[in-house]
Amino acid sequence: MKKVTVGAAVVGAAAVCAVAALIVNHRMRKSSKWGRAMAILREFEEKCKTQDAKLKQVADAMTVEMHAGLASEGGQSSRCLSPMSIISQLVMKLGVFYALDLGGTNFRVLRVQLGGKDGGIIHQEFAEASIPPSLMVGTSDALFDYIAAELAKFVAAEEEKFHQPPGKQRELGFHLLIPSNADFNNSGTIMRWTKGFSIDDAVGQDVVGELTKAMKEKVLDMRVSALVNDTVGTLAGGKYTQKDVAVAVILGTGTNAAYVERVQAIPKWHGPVPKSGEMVINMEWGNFRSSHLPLTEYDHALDNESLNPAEQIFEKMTSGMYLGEILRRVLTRVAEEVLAFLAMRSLQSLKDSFVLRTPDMSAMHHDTSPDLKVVGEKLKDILEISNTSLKTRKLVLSLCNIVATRGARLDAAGVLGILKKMGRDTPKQGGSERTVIAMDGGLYEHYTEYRMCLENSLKDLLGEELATSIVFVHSNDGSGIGAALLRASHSMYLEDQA
Ligand SMILES: Nc1ncnc2c1ncn2[C@@H]1O[C@H](COP(=O)(O)OP(=O)(O)O)[C@@H](O)[C@H]1O
Repeated sequence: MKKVTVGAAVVGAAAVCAVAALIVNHRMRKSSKWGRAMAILREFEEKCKTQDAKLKQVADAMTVEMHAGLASEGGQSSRCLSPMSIISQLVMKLGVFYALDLGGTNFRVLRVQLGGKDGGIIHQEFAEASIPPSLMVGTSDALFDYIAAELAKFVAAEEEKFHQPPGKQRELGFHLLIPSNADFNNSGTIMRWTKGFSIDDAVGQDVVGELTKAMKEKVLDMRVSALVNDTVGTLAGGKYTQKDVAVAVILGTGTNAAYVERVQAIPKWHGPVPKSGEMVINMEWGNFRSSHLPLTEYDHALDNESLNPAEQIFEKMTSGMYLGEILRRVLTRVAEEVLAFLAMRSLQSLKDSFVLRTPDMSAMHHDTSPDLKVVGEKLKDILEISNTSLKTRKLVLSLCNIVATRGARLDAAGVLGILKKMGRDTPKQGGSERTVIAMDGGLYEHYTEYRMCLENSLKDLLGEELATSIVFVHSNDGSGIGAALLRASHSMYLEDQA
């Protein structure tokens, strides 16, 4: 009996020890998995570092590219800076103008009524439709046929007061949100598709001709002549209300910038010199790249698997289409290393590209609840990662912060590059000129952390004295209105001028 009791006691003690060892082992494994997760985070953070010195190198590289782009015709696609006449007489126009935005998440049509000198914009309305995914990768005919049909619906709903007098065609500004060599000569070709579009037979085609053909088929009596780039549109729209607007930046699904340049500084411009002596330069900065950009293995993988590898590198680090996707890729890496740590049975839910969208990342990043409730919900609803610990949620929040901070600070470096090119990056004796930067796009508008980081970083880079002369304005829907305005400024109905 005694022996048995002793034996039982021994067995009991051994079992306790084994369980204790298992727990310790489990804890060690857990803590070493946690350690690996943290190591991935730290390594990513290190590679994404954008210290001021690096940003200045990026800004310098941007300025060098700008000089090269203004000097050379064609060449590297990132150097295709297109000059356009600045539109000083915008304010004088009168009448109803249409604009059409193509190349963003949604395709948009606008109707704008201008009141002539001092009248401003009397009325504006728009309709939006999403482009069916099949048309984004289909044929040029199918895409333009769809656009013309939607445009015809919008025009058909026009109130009587907007009807054109007999014999006068409606006028349309075509506003492209994808890289093109848009000009005012009633033509322009798409240079390359971005942001999920890929329609091979449209590259190099005259898009105005394509749209005009599709409109004729729909018996839509409308004349397209101004083909306007989105950022140039934002600059024009911004300038309509504030004379000091010198730079425009779009941060939406994609990204681009435009600025005002002196004609003498554009060696490749051989056309007529506008009275103002200035032109708008469309930078297509989404295609900027430099060895100074802090690229990681996640960026390289994203790029390799994209529809446009090796193109739009700056855009792939800084725009709404890609930020959430970068985050998903880092999270997948964490999960691959430490599946159990994320309490996941499979990685399947993380495997779909673009499943984690930037608005979701932004919602997580802005989560201020003590238990990071929003982060927990997003992880569960989108990635099927349930019951996450607070530690895990904090890790995800840190990753959001790293991805957004890098993007926003690189944008700030890009703007610094533009200001350098304009000679506005150093304080002037007797006070610096006021520089208004017109900003537009869903990322800028809704991702507050991103916006604040961009604005503060630029001001830090410029220094206190100069920072006060820099003003950011949100040019809401400025680009579409700008397209209509540009259309107006190139109206063939000159008698409409007030
Ligand atoms: N709440 C948000 N937080 C962060 N980014 C957002 C948010 N809402 C929209 N965005 C980003 O803005 C993009 C839309 O930008 P927008 O300027 O409206 O249109 P587009 O650039 O597609 O023409 C979306 O693709 C998304 O990436």
